[in-house]
Amino acid sequence: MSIKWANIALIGMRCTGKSGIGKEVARKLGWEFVDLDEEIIAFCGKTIDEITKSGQNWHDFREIETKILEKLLLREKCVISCGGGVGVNDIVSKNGDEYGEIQAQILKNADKTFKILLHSDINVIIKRFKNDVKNLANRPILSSKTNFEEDLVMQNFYRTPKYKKIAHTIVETSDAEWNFSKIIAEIIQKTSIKTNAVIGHPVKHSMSPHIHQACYQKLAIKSEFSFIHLEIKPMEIEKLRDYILQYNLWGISVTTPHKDAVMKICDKIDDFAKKCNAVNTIVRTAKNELIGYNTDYIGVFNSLPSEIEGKKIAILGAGGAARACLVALEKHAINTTVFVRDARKSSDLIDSFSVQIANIADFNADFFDIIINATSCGHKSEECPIDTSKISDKHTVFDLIYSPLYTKLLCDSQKNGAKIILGTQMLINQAMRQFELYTGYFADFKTMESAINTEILRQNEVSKMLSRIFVSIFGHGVEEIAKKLDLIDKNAQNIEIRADYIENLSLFDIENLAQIMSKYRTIFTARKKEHGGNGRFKNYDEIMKKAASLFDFIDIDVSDFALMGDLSSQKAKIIASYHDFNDMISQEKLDEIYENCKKADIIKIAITPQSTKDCIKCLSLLEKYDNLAIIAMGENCKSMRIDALKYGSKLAFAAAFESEKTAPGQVTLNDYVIY
Ligand SMILES: Nc1ncnc2c1ncn2[C@@H]1O[C@H](COP(=O)(O)OP(=O)(O)O)[C@@H](O)[C@H]1O
Ligand SMILES: O=C(O)C1=C[C@@H](OP(=O)(O)O)[C@@H](O)[C@H](O)C1
Ligand SMILES: [Mg+2]
Repeated sequence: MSIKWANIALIGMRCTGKSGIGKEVARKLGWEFVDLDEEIIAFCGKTIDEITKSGQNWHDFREIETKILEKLLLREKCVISCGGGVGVNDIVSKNGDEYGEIQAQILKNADKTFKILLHSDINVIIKRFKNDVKNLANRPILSSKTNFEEDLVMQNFYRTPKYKKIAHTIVETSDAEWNFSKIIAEIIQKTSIKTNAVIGHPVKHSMSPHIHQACYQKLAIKSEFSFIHLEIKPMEIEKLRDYILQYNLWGISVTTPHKDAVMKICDKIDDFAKKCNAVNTIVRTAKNELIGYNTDYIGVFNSLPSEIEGKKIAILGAGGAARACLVALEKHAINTTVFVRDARKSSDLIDSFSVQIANIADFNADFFDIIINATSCGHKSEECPIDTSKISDKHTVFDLIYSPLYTKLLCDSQKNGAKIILGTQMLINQAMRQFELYTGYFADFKTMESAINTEILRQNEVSKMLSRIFVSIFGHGVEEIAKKLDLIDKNAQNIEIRADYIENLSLFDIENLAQIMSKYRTIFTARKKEHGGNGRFKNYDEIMKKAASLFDFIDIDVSDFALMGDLSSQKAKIIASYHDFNDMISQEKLDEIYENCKKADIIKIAITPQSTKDCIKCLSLLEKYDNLAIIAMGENCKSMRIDALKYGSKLAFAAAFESEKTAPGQVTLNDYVIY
């Protein structure tokens, strides 16, 4: 464990556990513990009640408190429990300033002190207060209010925002009820590790955590730093400071759509970020200030070829990314042209950068040496922002898009002999500067590059896996199913609809189901009771025929297979499914199924392996048959379910929600992805 702070100060409302928890944290760290109130009591030789004349005169108390606080903050390896009024009280000093503010400033200046806000629900505070018999001498009433309850509610209201301004992090202590161990572990973890995050919406796709973590590993500083994805919706960005407290964030990488909004939240903004009109990097100082930087322009600058003097440069696009390019190329403005959809609309760019603006429809590669794509064209589609026929070996083409790695623009340009620069270059170069700002260490390009390649491979594997996983949904009616569809994992691409749970399933229901499922690939399953499902159907044949005309797959039990008429002309592919909820399948049985269900597109075997040997047998079956899906049921077989998918099972199933499983041992989509 490495703690770089000299000491820790605990602040927060009365009865949040500052004294009790502080003592335990100190013991765990092998540090000294001091309670500010106890120091005051010892110094005065009186109780707090006596010093404040039963809460009537707080002036002397606050004055002594301020002096002792200042002294205690100079100590090292010490956990300091402050009184609840520290940094937030409204007692006015002789020279007219509130002691609360004077103390807040003292705490702010103590930049080697890690300040933790302990927070409890106000009702919990009141309950604890009432239960503590020692309170009268130690915690006199604070205001002109006559009862403690009202006093505490009022203090909580006014003080909480002030605590939040002082603290580096917040730790919730409402439900501790004497079980401090979790809280202590959280405090020690937050004290030892600096957490960095990338914020955005969406944010899961971001490579930042992977590339930073790879460098922590390489430099052996993994115990000092962590890096997380943090999804923040545009509506919530105003609460950034609360997130910072909650997660104990120190470095924040900002991605779309927040690069603009965070500028209002930062305390200071670096000149280049101002020029870029965007902040993509926030560093929190020990004094709790948020400083906004832009490293995107550095990313562009460091990715450009070294000889660009006198070269003609075309920038495609006029959004935030293009602006970062303009800042990077400021010295070459005279040779730069920005291409936009409508040249009349981007005149502010000419004003601030004195570049030329033209319509992208008029782009002609002959007039340029370096072409930079700063539009999003090519990210989600196989499109290209310009005509590439005139691009040749005299050109350098740089695409800021890094997913896909090779955009259509880059592929076509490379074919024509141009030198190309991948978007990942820029991504790495901007991240390297962030890494220095967050850690004080230099990052290594090669380490970051290989982390990206590994992550791209992993994401490809995951998307290949996702394309074969069907999230299983049931409901008593179509409406209930529609509601559940709104709530399922956003990564779900395929759905199995368990129609056997719909009461009195009608042909009309099936049409409605097909409609609400239209954006997914869907398996229609109406499993009969005798096959382990929930359905009793009078018109099974009719139901299946209808479903076969509307869905991508239908599931038919192997024992019904021969009874089904010819469905080969229908839209749906056919899954012949076999279930054994108690045992493994024998080779004879499997041979029989293959013999009887020749017309099936997929043979699905859902069985219950009894041993490791059974599991291995299942996996080796996947090598033998190329249209086989193996589903291992049973609580012990969760990882086997996932393995089967990895080893080539044509299908796998996932529970829509942790609480709603349609087969024994089913796992969720996320379980597959994490594994
Ligand atoms: N996690 C907890 N569970 C139950 N009671 C608690 C807890 N934390 C504090 N208390 C009670 O609340 C009162 C205040 O605790 P203390 O550590 O002195 O808090 P503070 O210094 O923040 O005022 C004490 O009576 C203590 O017994
Ligand atoms: O909230 C306050 O202003 C006070 C809280 C008390 O400490 P605890 O927070 O440990 O109760 C103590 O310093 C004094 O009674 C004033
Ligand atoms: Mg205390």
